[in-house]
Amino acid sequence: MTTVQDVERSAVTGETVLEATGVTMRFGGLLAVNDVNLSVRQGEIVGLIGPNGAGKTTFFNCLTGLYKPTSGQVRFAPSPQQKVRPPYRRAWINGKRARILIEEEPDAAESAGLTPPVPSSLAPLPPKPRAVVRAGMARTFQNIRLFANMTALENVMVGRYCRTSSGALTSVLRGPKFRWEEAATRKRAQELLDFVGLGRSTEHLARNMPYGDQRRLEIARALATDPKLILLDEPTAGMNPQETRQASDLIFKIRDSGLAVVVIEHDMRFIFNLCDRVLCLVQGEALIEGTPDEVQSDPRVIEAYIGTGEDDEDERSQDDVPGEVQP
Ligand SMILES: Nc1ncnc2c1ncn2[C@@H]1O[C@H](COP(=O)(O)OP(=O)(O)OP(=O)(O)O)[C@@H](O)[C@H]1O
Repeated sequence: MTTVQDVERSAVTGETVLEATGVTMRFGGLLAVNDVNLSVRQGEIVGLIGPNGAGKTTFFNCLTGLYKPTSGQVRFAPSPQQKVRPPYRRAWINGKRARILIEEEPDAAESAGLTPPVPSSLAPLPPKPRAVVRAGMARTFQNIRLFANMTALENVMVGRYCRTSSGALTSVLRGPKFRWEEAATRKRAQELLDFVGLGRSTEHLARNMPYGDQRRLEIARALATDPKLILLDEPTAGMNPQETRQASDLIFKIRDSGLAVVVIEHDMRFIFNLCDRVLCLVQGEALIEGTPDEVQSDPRVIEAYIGTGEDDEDERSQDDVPGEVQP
């Protein structure tokens, strides 16, 4: 039988940290994501590409618990900090309310139409986005969502608060525990600003920072939650080539620190130079998943991009279309 401790111990280097199986998301009559699978291992960078409207962000939202998929499962290896519930479900069996430990009685669980057993290292995604963050998954969004009138340091400190434990009363009274946690939060936030290359911008207001710095600040704030997996939605959108190179270096650095990274991007040169594996979605379905070489040489991928409409072909930059990528 799998114990809570087993689940907590499972997160070791190279193990699967996220597994999405048969994820499907419908918006009324629109099938935005259809039966997509993805698994991500610790220490790897996985790219998610596809033409506009392919379902990338919707799939991201399912992975991070913002959307509950219409069907399919997302499972995650929780951080030790997360309290993991034993994998049981309540169900009616032979007219009686029963509590079934799924790992122990897979047949009974299956006959009651319940979730099949989960691998010992993974647990179902917690139901609320906040709990998903506490479990060890962080993300950034397509559009910058900083607190514009707060300093860089304060923005990162906000991200840290999901790991602090001072209650409302302690915070109001500013007791010793609160002051100790505040100092530790400040110290960690400064370390993260140094890590992303913003160590000298600590006191700058977010709204006054250059665009590329704001993007890095968002990543620092996401890292402040102590994730084991970070998901970045178009981290280089609107960046100039120098900022894009710096973003790429930062993502390598994050990966080298032991995290798993999933990135959505339209910039093909960036994605093929960065990722260990790439999943291409087209019209909500997985077209191909493979190494950057396999994906960029697949004629279906090129067709999916070129074939999205001749009218807007002129508007697309060369980087938006897959092809041979030079390192
Ligand atoms: N909340 C929603 N309600 C209804 N339809 C939605 C919703 N979110 C997304 N869609 C639709 O689902 C499809 C996939 O959208 P999604 O934003 O996931 O694509 P994407 O690949 O991220 O696109 P882009 O690269 O342009 O950001 C689109 O047809 C979109 O209009």
